[in-house]
Amino acid sequence: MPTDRPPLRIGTRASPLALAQARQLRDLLAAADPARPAEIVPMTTTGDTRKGSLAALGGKGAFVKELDRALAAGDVDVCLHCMKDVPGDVPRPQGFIWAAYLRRDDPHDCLLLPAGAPRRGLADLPPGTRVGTSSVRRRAQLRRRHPGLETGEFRGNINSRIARLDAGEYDAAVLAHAGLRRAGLEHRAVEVIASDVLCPAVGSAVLGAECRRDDTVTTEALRALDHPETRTHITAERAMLHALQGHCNSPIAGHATTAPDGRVTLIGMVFAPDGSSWAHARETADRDRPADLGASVADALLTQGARTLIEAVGP
Ligand SMILES: NCc1[nH]cc(CCC(=O)O)c1CC(=O)O
Repeated sequence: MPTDRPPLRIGTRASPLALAQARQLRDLLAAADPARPAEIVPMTTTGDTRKGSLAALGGKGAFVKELDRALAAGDVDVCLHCMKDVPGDVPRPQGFIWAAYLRRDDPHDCLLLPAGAPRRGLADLPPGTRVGTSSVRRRAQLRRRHPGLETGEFRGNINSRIARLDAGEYDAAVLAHAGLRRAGLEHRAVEVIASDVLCPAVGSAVLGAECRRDDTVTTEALRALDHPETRTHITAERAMLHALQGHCNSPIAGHATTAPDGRVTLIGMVFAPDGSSWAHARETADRDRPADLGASVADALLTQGARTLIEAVGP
């Protein structure tokens, strides 16, 4: 093993999902440059070890802060983040750069039922069905489309959530399709929920690899993995989120897509927590100014009263 090419150290949360994602990055790096190995450095964050409300976990971005410290200190060379969990209202550390956004997986949410339950879709769930999901974005949209459903707190890693579903704590659950797939549990999805019923979260199904800006070796290794269309979409969605000053538990949805003609459409929505009212904006623009598109959609939402809706939910 040549000593002048030390392995790239990938910092990650230690949850099964985060580890699966880190292995994906490690394998992509190995395929792009077989002469430079990469290794995974799992870190246990406060967010993984405690249950309860996000505020009790140390507030915004609790999942991200400890990985940031390790990257800044040089204990690791790369941190891989679910872009959905990176807050839009707190700037990233100045010395970091998003050197690669991996190609987006399916950004939709999906419905799960307890093992052995009769298979049916979201529209066929009877009134009073208890649906586990802690995200205000999902709760608001479920209530908007299906006011008879009840929703309840549902935290913890993907495997423990599914175990609790199967144990009868809830009659149904809504989780990210991409997360299920990465955890090898895609067979548990009974319905992938269309985005006009449940508009995805900003950044959903996108993994971002961050490194120190002055670390040219790692930056170059990651650049080779960047997916330009995903970068365009993330830039538009996160510009919107930033202008709305939204955090990861805000009642905000945002979804960018590219049409066959190459133009980019961004849909943004902001909800009252009970789904009784919402703001909605949809704009299309050339793909070369995605940040302007995001800012413009945010402006339209703010004009419709988005700020009041966002502030109705605490951090
Ligand atoms: N908030 C938790 C989270 N953050 C990222 C994913 C996995 C999929 C993704 O990247 O969107 C999940 C699980 C879920 O929401 O069900």
